[in-house]
Amino acid sequence: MKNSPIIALDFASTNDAYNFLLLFEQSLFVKVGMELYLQEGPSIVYKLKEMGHDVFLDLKLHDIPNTVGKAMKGLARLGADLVNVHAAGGEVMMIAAREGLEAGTTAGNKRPSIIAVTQLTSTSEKQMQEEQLIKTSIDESVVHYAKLSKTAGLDGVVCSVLEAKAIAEACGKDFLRVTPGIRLAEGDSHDQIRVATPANARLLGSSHIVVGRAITKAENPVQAYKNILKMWEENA
Ligand SMILES: O=c1ccn([C@@H]2O[C@H](COP(=O)(O)O)[C@@H](O)[C@H]2O)c(=O)[nH]1
Repeated sequence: MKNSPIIALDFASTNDAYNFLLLFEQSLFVKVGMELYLQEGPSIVYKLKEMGHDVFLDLKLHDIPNTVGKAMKGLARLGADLVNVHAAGGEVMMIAAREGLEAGTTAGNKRPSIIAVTQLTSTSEKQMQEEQLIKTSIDESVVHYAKLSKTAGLDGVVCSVLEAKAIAEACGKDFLRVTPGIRLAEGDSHDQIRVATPANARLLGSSHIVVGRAITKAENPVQAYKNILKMWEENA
């Protein structure tokens, strides 16, 4: 799996996503989320893989263990490099997800890496405490979910940059810390709450960053990507 910034292809159609990708000359690490996948289905993943891109299929599965396990068995055949679930689904659900992926991976192929969303980067500590009734700090909740994900045999988590260091300390440096909520210092945060710059992401221990609007909505997406890549690589 590449280590370059993961570009969130949050587009409404394959055409919009392809037109965006045509701007770039190199193979990228891209993320397909609910918006694009629910319009286009598995074909978008096949096509992006054919084009030579690494693919994070960000469907954040969260259901009973049997359903998630069976869904992951199917997803394994799509060829994505990275898939995910919500850690709030629990340890048994995460084990079922990993086992489903293993069962669906054909002989000779590597199973996709699987990570769990801890607390969404759009969630504040206040919201978590008042709406989810989790009476602890957001850092503690995220690290707790990371440890649970590790116990379930997952490869890492989605978290904010702000918790990446604590997760590396608790779960080890090889445990993935994939961090959305990336913004440039002068950029709009939009709906994100726990945000950080690409440079801080590297300094504070993210293993991968996910960047959507700061690239896709930029006047010059290729230049925006290059700037972010430089900030990410310079601080390694
Ligand atoms: O906690 C999470 C989990 C997933 N995401 C996804 O990442 C991108 C971020 O897009 P931006 O435009 O850079 O805000 C988006 O696809 C989310 O679904 C997240 O933001 N936070």
